[in-house]
Amino acid sequence: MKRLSILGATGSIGHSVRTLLADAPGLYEVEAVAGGRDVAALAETARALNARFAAIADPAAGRALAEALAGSGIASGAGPSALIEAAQREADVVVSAIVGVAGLAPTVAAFAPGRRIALANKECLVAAGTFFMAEAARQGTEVLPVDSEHNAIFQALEAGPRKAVEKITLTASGGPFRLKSREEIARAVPKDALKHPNWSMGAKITIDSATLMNKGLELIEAMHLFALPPERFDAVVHPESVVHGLVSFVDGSVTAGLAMPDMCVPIAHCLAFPDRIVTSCRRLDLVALGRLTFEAPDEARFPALALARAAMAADGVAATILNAANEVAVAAYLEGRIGFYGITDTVAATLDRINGGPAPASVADAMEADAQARRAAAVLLPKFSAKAS
Ligand SMILES: NC(=O)C1=CN([C@@H]2O[C@H](COP(=O)(O)OP(=O)(O)OC[C@H]3O[C@@H](n4cnc5c(N)ncnc54)[C@H](OP(=O)(O)O)[C@@H]3O)[C@@H](O)[C@H]2O)C=CC1
Ligand SMILES: CC(=O)[C@@H](O)[C@H](O)COP(=O)(O)O
Ligand SMILES: [Mn+2]
Repeated sequence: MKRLSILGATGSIGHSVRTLLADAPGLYEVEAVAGGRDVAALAETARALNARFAAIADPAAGRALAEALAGSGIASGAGPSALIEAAQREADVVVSAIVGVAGLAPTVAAFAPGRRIALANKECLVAAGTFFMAEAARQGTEVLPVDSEHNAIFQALEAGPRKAVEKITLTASGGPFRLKSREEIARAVPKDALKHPNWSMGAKITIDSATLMNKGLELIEAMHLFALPPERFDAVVHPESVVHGLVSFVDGSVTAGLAMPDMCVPIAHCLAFPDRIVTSCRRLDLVALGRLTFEAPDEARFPALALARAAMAADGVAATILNAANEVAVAAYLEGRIGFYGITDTVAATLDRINGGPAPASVADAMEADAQARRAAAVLLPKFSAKAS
């Protein structure tokens, strides 16, 4: 039986992977699972999946994890070295689903000849995409996109040669504030921003969807995955989240990936590719849906898209800085320290503050630029305090 390891096993993507494994018993046995700080959830996941090894990122949680796994026969470890061990244990497929740039080092550590990375963590590609894709190719590691838009595009691209691709379009739901005024959005509290219209996801990506930074990050992610210049990528708002991505070819043909908004679908593709497995994922019923609608994104109310496009065009360290500042700002927003527009204001001010430079050429490079941007963003945050906005 093939072996699977799951980095970020206790999160939203981790849960969808569990659903898939239950749908397809016998497809994989689980080698390693890794999580951040939630010992109880990680121990429960490791036991339920009968994993051989469990790693927790929090270095102080090692004893608690070992105690929670007592009698199970599951080995465990804590801290950065344990995450790397989870990533490097013998496995055919590693699901990369840690949230944020924290996933970069373990994901790159998982690279090995003939191995597949099922990549949900888009921040890896935003922070260090040029290095990440080159290193994966150098090591003979296959990178398959789990992110719904990129997975749809990956499948749609099979319809023609890369040189015949005119344009790639990603769809965006528009988030919970699609129909709100700028004034209403400025007053939005985390409880409102966390109400995604279509997807149930972790807090960080849900806030990114509300600012539309998620689509900005995804444009950068797509540029690295599909190796086309920035101007070939576009985003369109599609509130139903049923068409996930489209590929326009030079002859006027367009292929698209459709599915109900259910992460089980792209995960099933990544786990079975090039085969297909029978799943319990939600099925598409066009008649029940009735209509599918599309509109242009409003870049005045949602400035994140323009920030991401500028970083994409700069083709250097700008995207690493954008990602780091966004992570700092989203955390501050969730803690009530800044207002909603404080997120994109912090990102813009951080990008203004730090001079550009070349794209990171290693994980260490990326983490150094990330740390510098985090320090700058932390200094700038008080300007955008929730009280001030
Ligand atoms: N959810 C979705 O539908 C989609 C998600 N993605 C991407 O997938 C990734 C995961 O998203 P999602 O599952 O929603 O996020 P969640 O917040 O639900 O889960 C995050 C996971 O990462 C772990 N984690 C957090 N911090 C660290 C750390 N410092 N070191 C190691 N592990 C850590 C968490 O552990 P713990 O539980 O202990 O905190 C948890 O297992 C993100 O990059 C997101 O953009 C992409 C497309 C869709
Ligand atoms: C499920 C998935 O892939 C998310 O990235 C999703 O796209 C977020 O929704 P938005 O389209 O609102 O950003
Ligand atoms: Mn997506």
